[in-house]
Amino acid sequence: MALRTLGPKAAAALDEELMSTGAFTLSQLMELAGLAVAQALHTLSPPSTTPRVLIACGPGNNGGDGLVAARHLVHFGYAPTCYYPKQGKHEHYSALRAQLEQLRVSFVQDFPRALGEADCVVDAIFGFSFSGEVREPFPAVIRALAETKLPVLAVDAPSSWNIEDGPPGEGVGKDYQPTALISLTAPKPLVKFFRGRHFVGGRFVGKEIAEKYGFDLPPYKGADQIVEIGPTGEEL
Ligand SMILES: NC(=O)C1=CN([C@@H]2O[C@H](COP(=O)(O)OP(=O)(O)OC[C@H]3O[C@@H](n4cnc5c(N)ncnc54)[C@H](O)[C@@H]3O)[C@@H](O)[C@H]2O)[C@H](O)CC1
Ligand SMILES: [K+]
Repeated sequence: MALRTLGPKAAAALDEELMSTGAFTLSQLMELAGLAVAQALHTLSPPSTTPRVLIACGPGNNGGDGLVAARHLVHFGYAPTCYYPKQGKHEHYSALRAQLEQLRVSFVQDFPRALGEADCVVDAIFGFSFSGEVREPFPAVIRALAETKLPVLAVDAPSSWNIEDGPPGEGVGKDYQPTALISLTAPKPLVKFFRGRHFVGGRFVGKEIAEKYGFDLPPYKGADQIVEIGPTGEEL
C-alpha cells in the first residue's frame, strides 16, 4: 500500500504546529531536514564519483534546507557550491550562509557556468509553498535543471511542480523529471507524477502527529535519517 501523502495546506499546518505546541524551533527542523537531504545525496551520488555538488537555493525554507545540506555535505567529503540569488530576510538564512562561508563554500551568480563545473545538483529552490508560475530569476535555472544530464536530487518537490497536480502542462518545468526526490516528513501528492528514485526523510514526528495529519511514517531503519521507498511504499 502506497504511503499516504500530505497536501500543501496540511504540510504548512503541521509545520506551524511543530513550531508552536510542538515546541520545536525552525532551526531544529531545518537541521534535521538538511541532514536527511545530505544523506540522500550521499546514497544517490557519493563524493568519490561526484564531489562537486551545486546546490540551487530558493528564498524560503526549501532553500534553507539546501544551505544546511551544503554544510553537512562538506563534512561528508563533497566540495559544494551554492547558487542563492534571493536570500530570505530571516536572520536564520544569514547565519547559515556565514557558516558556509567559514567552510570556504562559494556562492555563485552564474548558474549555467556553475552547472558546467558540477558533478551533481541539489534542487532546493521551492518546496510545499510554491504556487503559480515560476518568477525571475528562476525560469532559466529550472530549464537548465530539466536539460542537464547530471544527477539531480530535488528537495521535497521538483521545483516548478504544483504540489497537488505535479508538472505544469506547459511552460517552465513541463519536462522536468529530476533523478531523485527526497520528500520531507511525508510525500506530497505530486509524487504520483514522479518517476525517479524516491527517498523520505525529516525524521521528527511521532505516530500521534502522523495519525492526526493522516499520513504514514515511512519504514526508517535503525538510526538512518532517510529511507528509500518503492512505488508501493515499501523499503527498497
Ligand atoms: N515539516 C517539514 O517537513 C519541514 C520542511 N521544511 C522545508 O520548508 C519547505 C517549505 O518552506 P516555505 O518557506 O514555506 O516555502 P518554500 O521554500 O516552498 O517557498 C517559499 C518561497 O518561494 C517563493 N515563491 C513561491 N511561489 C513562487 C513562484 N511562483 N515564483 C517565484 N518564487 C515563488 C515565495 O515568495 C517564498 O519566498 C518545505 O518544502 C521543506 O523543504 C523546513 O525546513 C522545516 C520543516
Ligand atoms: K525543491
